[in-house]
Amino acid sequence: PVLRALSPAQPDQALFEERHLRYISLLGKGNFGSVELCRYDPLGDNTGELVAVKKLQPNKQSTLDDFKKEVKTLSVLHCDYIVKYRGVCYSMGRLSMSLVMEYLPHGSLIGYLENNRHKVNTRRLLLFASQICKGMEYLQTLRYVHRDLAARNILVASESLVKIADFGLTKIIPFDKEYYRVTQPGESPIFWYAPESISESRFSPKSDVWSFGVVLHELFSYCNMNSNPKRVRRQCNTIVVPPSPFSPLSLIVQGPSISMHLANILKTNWRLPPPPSCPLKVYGLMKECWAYDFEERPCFSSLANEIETIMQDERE
Ligand SMILES: C[C@@H]1CCN(C(=O)N2CC[C@@H](S(=O)(=O)c3ccccc3)C2)C[C@@H]1N(C)c1ncnc2[nH]ccc12
Repeated sequence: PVLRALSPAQPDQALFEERHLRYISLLGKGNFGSVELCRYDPLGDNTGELVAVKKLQPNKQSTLDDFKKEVKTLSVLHCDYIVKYRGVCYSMGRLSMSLVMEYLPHGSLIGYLENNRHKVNTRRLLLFASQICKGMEYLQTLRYVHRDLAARNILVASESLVKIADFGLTKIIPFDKEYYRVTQPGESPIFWYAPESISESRFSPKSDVWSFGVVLHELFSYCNMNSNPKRVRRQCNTIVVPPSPFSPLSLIVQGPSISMHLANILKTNWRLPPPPSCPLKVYGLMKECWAYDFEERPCFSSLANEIETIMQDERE
């Protein structure tokens, strides 16, 4: 405590020394890097705190600049429904850096729902949904578009609190426009993408609302993988789409056309069917989020209100 009192509390840029950051286990892996569980133990007696450290894959220089933007993004966010930023850790003489965040032992929504299905009833799912809405509402006040809202990026803080946990694809909408256009789309989670994001790489608060609709579907399917869209892997330009509600696509189609194929069936008003035993009103919300015309989609504040209303009606 004395040491802590002496070192000035750095308001937003705590510096973690790499030599005191002890690797414990891997929390998750993705295209550009991974998130690891570490103990920050400067006293070397295992009394240090556990933290989640997001690392870039080495020699991904191009993404280092994006990563610096992500650190800047997360360091200004202060919201109960957004994972807490703790600081940064430089390595290789500032050539590389890691993002240090609070560690939440329950992990991501995907694993939690699959393992705790019995403990999570409709009211609890609706509570989680309304918390994600509030986190997104807060993000939008700062003109951020998340672009990767999915159950895999939602953290469970406790049995009654979830937090939005990854801002790797988050962008700021320019002050003079209503949307953000991506130039070099990398591997994209197309099954969470709004039609305009698929066909025009156009992202806005309303495309985040579309993705929220898919997160609602994941919530009410308890992230059950076979009733859920999965990320597709591009293997030498051929896509193998695992069986899922996107079954009309479960053909082996040639690379780029899968996006256009998905955009086309969305245009014909095909949508994901309701998850088993999903309340009709909740499915109605998903359909509102999946309006083809983004102007017709609700905003997060009205979604939060509609969810609260359903929660009141929802008898146990
Ligand atoms: C659900 C969380 C976010 C998603 N994730 C993950 O592994 N990734 C998010 C980005 C991708 S990445 O590796 O592709 C990536 C790497 C670098 C730049 C950009 C992207 C990995 C797992 C996390 N997880 C289990 C956690 N569990 C407990 N406490 C936590 N605190 C903070 C995260 C966290």
